[in-house]
Amino acid sequence: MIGVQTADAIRVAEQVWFEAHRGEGLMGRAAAAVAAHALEMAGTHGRVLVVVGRGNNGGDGLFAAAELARHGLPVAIWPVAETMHEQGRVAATGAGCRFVGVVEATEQVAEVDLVVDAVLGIGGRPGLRPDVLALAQEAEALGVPVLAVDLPSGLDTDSHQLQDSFHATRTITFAARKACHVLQPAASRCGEVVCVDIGIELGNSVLEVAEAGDVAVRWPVPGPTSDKYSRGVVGIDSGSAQYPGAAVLGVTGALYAGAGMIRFVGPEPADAIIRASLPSVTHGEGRVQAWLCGSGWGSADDNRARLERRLADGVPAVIDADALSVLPEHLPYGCLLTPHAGELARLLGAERAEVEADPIGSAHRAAERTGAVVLLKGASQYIVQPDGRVRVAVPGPSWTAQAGSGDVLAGICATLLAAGLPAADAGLVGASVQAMAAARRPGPWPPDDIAHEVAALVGNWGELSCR
Ligand SMILES: NC(=O)C1=CN([C@@H]2O[C@H](COP(=O)(O)OP(=O)(O)OC[C@H]3O[C@@H](n4cnc5c(N)ncnc54)[C@H](O)[C@@H]3O)[C@@H](O)[C@H]2O)[C@@H](O)CC1
Ligand SMILES: [K+]
Repeated sequence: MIGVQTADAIRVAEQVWFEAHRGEGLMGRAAAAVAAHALEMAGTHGRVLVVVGRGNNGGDGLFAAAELARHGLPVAIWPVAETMHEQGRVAATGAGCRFVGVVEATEQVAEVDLVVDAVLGIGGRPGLRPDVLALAQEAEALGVPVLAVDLPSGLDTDSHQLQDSFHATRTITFAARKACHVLQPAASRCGEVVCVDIGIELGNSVLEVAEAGDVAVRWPVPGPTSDKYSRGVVGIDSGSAQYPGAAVLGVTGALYAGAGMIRFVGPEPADAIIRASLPSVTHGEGRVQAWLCGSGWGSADDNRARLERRLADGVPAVIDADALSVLPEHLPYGCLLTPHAGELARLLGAERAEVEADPIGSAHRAAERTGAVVLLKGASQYIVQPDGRVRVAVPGPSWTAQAGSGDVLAGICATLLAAGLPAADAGLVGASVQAMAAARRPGPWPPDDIAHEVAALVGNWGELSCR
C-alpha cells in the first residue's frame, strides 16, 4: 500500500529532522533529485526554463538550476515573486544561470526542451497568478514537457480537487505522496509521480492507495481441499422487468471472479436470460455466504421488503444501487455499500456536489451511520470504514466509466465477501481488480468483457500460488 501524507505532517517531520541535524540541509537532496530528472527529460544539451516562487519550493528549483548549468545546459530562470531563496539565488547565479522576466520567459517557452515548475509546493495556496497560469497553459498547449517540483503549482496539496495549475509530465515529490498526487481529478495534472526519500521519518498516513501486489496477496485463490461451498456461495437478488441487464452483469461479475456457486433469485426476464446464457448458475433459494442486492431494482414499491427479506439471513451483503435508498436501521455485520456519488448523496440527504467536494468525509458519514463499509465509486474509488480508515483502490482507465461497470463490480465484491474477505478488503480488491483488468485491455470494451479479463488476470495469481 502507498501511504499518503498531509502537508502538515511533512512540515512537522522536516522540523524534527532539522532539530536533530543542525547545519545540514534537506534541500540539497531534493534539488539533486530534481536536477537528475530534469537532465534525463531535457537531454544533455537541452534548454531549460525554471520558474521559481519565493519559498523553499523555489529554493529547490534554484539549486537544481545551478546543478543543470554546471552540467553545461543553458538555463533561464523566471523568478515570479519579488524575493527568492537567497542561497539558491547565489548558487544559480554562480553557476551561470540567466535570470529573465515575464516577457522573455513567455517567449522562451516555445524554445525550450523542458520547463521546471518550482513556483509553489506544500506551502502554496491553491490557484496561480494570471501571468504564471498563462505560461503554464502555453507550455501545455505547445506540448513542452514540464517537471513539477513536489507538486504542480496551483494544486491544493491535501485535496483531490482541480485548480488552475501547471500540468506536469512528471512530478518529483519528497518523502511521501500527498492527496493531490493520487486522487482524481487533481492527480491527472501530476503526470508520472516519482517519490524521493530525503531521509525524514513519517508517522501513520491519512490514507493508503492499493498497488497491484496488495490485490494479488488478498485474492482468495482456492487450495487443494477447496470445494464449491468452501469457496463461497453467492446469492444474487438483482434486476427487474425494466433492468434485467443489471442482473446478468452482476452474475457475470460473480462468475468470472470465481464464485464457488451462484444462487440467482431475481425476477424474469433476467432469470430466463441467465438460464439460457450462464448454465452454471443455480436458481432459487438456499444457503449462501453473502448476498448481492439492489442492482437494477429500479424504483419499485417493494424494494424495502425485498431488501429486508435478503438481510434476514444475517450474512454479509453487497448493497448496491436502488437498495441504498431503502436501508433498514440495522444491517448485518460486515456489509459493503457500493454507491456512486449520486447514490451516496441520496443516502445522506445531501447534494451530489457536496459529495464530490468531500468524497472521503461523505463516505465516512455514511459508514458511521450504517456501520457498513462504503465503497464510493468514481474516477478515484474510496473504501471507507466506520472507524474512519480510508483506502483507495488501484486506479484504472476511464474506459470503465460506462453503464454496467457498477453491476459487474457488485458481483465481484459479493464473490469476495462470500469467500470470507472482510468487507473493506472485498471493496478494495474488487474495485482494484476491475480497474487492473480494464488496464490490461484498454478500449471501449463492454463491462462483461472486462469481467472475462478479471478471470484471466486472477488465473495468473492462482498459477503463482500453486507452484
Ligand atoms: N522545509 C524543508 O527543509 C524542505 C522543503 N522542501 C521544499 O519546500 C517546499 C515548501 O516550502 P515553503 O514552505 O517555503 O512553501 P512554498 O515554497 O510552497 O511556497 C510558499 C510561499 O509562497 C507564497 N504563496 C503561497 N501561495 C501562493 C499563491 N497561490 N500565489 C503566490 N504566492 C503564494 C507564500 O506566501 C510563501 O511565501 C516543499 O514543497 C519542497 O519543495 C524541500 O526542499 C525539502 C526540504
Ligand atoms: K511546484
